[in-house]
Amino acid sequence: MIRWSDDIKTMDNLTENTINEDRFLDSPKCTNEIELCTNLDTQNVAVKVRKAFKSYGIVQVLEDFNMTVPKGGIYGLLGASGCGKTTLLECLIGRKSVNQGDVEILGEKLHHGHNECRIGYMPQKIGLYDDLSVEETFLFFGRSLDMSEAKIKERTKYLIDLLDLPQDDIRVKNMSGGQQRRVSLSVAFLHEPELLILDEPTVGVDSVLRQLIWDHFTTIVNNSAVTIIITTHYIEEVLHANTIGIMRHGCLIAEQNPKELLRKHQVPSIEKLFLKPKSDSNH
Ligand SMILES: Nc1ncnc2c1ncn2[C@@H]1O[C@H](COP(=O)(O)OP(=O)(O)OP(=O)(O)O)[C@@H](O)[C@H]1O
Repeated sequence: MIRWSDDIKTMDNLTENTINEDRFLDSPKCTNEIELCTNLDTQNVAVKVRKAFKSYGIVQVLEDFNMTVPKGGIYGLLGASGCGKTTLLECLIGRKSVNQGDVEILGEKLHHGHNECRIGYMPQKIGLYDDLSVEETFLFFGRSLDMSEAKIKERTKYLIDLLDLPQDDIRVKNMSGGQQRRVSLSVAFLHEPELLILDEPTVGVDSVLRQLIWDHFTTIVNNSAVTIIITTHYIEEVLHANTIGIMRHGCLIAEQNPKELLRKHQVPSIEKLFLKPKSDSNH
């Protein structure tokens, strides 16, 4: 399996004959059509971003960014390291604000501290308290989200089983990197939010558990109206998504169903598609 940032270094090191995002520019939904997705009824939209700009000082990260994610299903966000994925997710949860443009989440304009109970977020950098055990971590976050003690207990048991979390009194600081990531992922799920925003949730997780986690995502979206937006550097993982969005230099350049992409380009895997020479892309 290829990771954009590790196994093939960064996309900056690659030429247009290795990874080639341009092939996506002729996908059914490139920039202009993404704009047109506004026709969806507000009640069917999980996330809507319009003409968003975000910079850090002189570094322009999001540039005229537009995106509409319908409710329900998994939306996988792909793009080279540094193209602005984390910045976008942080703007969606209200941790950062855009300099210009509109962000609407679950039908409401985003403002600070808003919608917290309806959104679950797993940051790329683990944000847990070192001295807490798994159960104490769930208690802490559950109470801060106004969950009842009984519900916290029920969800704790469920998530420990589901994600094979350490059950004894082991503290976060003594857990392995993979265990910490799984606890962090569980915190995002704890209160059964309507919208889950997950920034590289499967980094450092072994392949068996990664498959289980994706199976769980699929089960959730098949059995409820939950929407999951997920970034990953494991290209093949996005095959589980209903839609993938490709980001480049702070813009969404294309969106498509990953299986349709494979069919269209006649390649057996997403990995092959990204690594296919540009001259082969006009199928
Ligand atoms: N707080 C910040 N201050 C200044 N620059 C920042 C800050 N956060 C991010 N950046 C810059 O913004 C750009 C986009 O970063 P971001 O983390 O959003 O990219 P990314 O696509 O998530 O990358 P990766 O896949 O490596 O996580 C990068 O050039 C980064 O250096």
